[in-house]
Amino acid sequence: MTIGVPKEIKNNENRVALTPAGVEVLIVAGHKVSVQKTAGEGSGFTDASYAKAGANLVETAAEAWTAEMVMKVKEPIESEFQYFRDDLVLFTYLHLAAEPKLTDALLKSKVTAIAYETIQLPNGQLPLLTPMSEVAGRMAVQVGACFLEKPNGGKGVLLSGVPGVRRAKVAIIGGGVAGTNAAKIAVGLGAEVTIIDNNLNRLRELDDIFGYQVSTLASNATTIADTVKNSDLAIGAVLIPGAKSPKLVTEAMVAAMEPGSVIVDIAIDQGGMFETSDHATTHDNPVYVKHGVLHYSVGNMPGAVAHTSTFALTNATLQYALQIANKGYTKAFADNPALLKGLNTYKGAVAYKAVADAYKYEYVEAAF
Ligand SMILES: NC(=O)C1=CN([C@@H]2O[C@H](COP(=O)(O)OP(=O)(O)OC[C@H]3O[C@@H](n4cnc5c(N)ncnc54)[C@H](O)[C@@H]3O)[C@@H](O)[C@H]2O)C=CC1
Ligand SMILES: CC(=O)C(=O)O
Repeated sequence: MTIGVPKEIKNNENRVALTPAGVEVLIVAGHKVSVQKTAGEGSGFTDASYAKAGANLVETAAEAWTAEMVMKVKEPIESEFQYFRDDLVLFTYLHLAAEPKLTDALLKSKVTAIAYETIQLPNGQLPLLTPMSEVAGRMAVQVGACFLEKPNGGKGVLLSGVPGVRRAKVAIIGGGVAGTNAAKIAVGLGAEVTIIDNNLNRLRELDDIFGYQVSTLASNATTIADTVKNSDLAIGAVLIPGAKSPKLVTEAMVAAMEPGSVIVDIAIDQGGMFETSDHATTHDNPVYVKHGVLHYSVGNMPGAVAHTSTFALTNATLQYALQIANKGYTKAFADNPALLKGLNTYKGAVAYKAVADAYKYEYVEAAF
């Protein structure tokens, strides 16, 4: 199969879909990989390292997009829609429930679009979302701590406090992969951490992992309102796979926070879970203020730590890319139900139920 890797063009998206080592694995398996020149630069990989791995280096995005399968990191932006065609297999993050224009463009061009984030194992795990949720969860506390500093607009609170002065309160809503990784860093930095989830078994696991270093609370409007109101840093990490994020934190709850508090809405890529985080921000201009509270809602947080993130992403995507390339997507889907869960659009129809529901489009289950 021919595989194309264009350079990412979203704001400060420094990741690339494959490391040179990942390219080499695909080439050894008999495939042809075209990588757009400088695509790896932001992650610390030179063109020469891709050439050494056996890649065909191409000048333009258009050339990379002519491949049978295009591997990307972020959902295509409007200037990339021109490359869509009905025999294209697109393998990337898509977040379609929060991307109406992209959804329509993929449907119109009848692209076979496989979303990293909805590939799902029988135990419910999302193996291609996990590594970036690990990164974003860990980063959430780091950026939250930074924006709590007075020169950055925050209330001037140090997460750990100091002897004789209270520690900062960190609220984490959603105790999955991103939430747990945020908790690890927040606990490590000495904050007082509360994790809220609606899955009681998950709260039990978190209690086993963290012991008395965190408080756990069952999710409902009262626990969320009370915890958010009293927090210095509130982190949103809820996910219903493939679906638009539920707006669990209302505008009134945000207005009740102290001025200079910080919100990091990791779930912004699925539309955001704070009523006040109604748009994604960029690494160039990551925060805005509403009700005196700083909102950080960058949809591609891992793009800022691209060297780490590109390794972590390729570690997870490569085995699925190999299945598609080695067998062709029809046999790969037939053999692996987890991969089939990634199929979001196929032959001009929505093939993932939560995405169809987000737009009230017809859901057409694809069978292979
Ligand atoms: N902004 C960015 O750059 C990035 C964003 N993400 C996003 O982070 C979000 C979280 O992802 P993961 O942690 O991997 O998901 P996950 O599936 O591991 O965790 C989600 C958690 O939310 C909980 N949850 C669901 N409904 C809830 C409710 N009503 N109240 C409280 N908890 C509830 C679930 O029980 C689960 O524990 C996703 O939207 C993902 O796309 C991930 C990576 C990067
Ligand atoms: C999950 C995702 O969209 C990201 O890592 O940017």
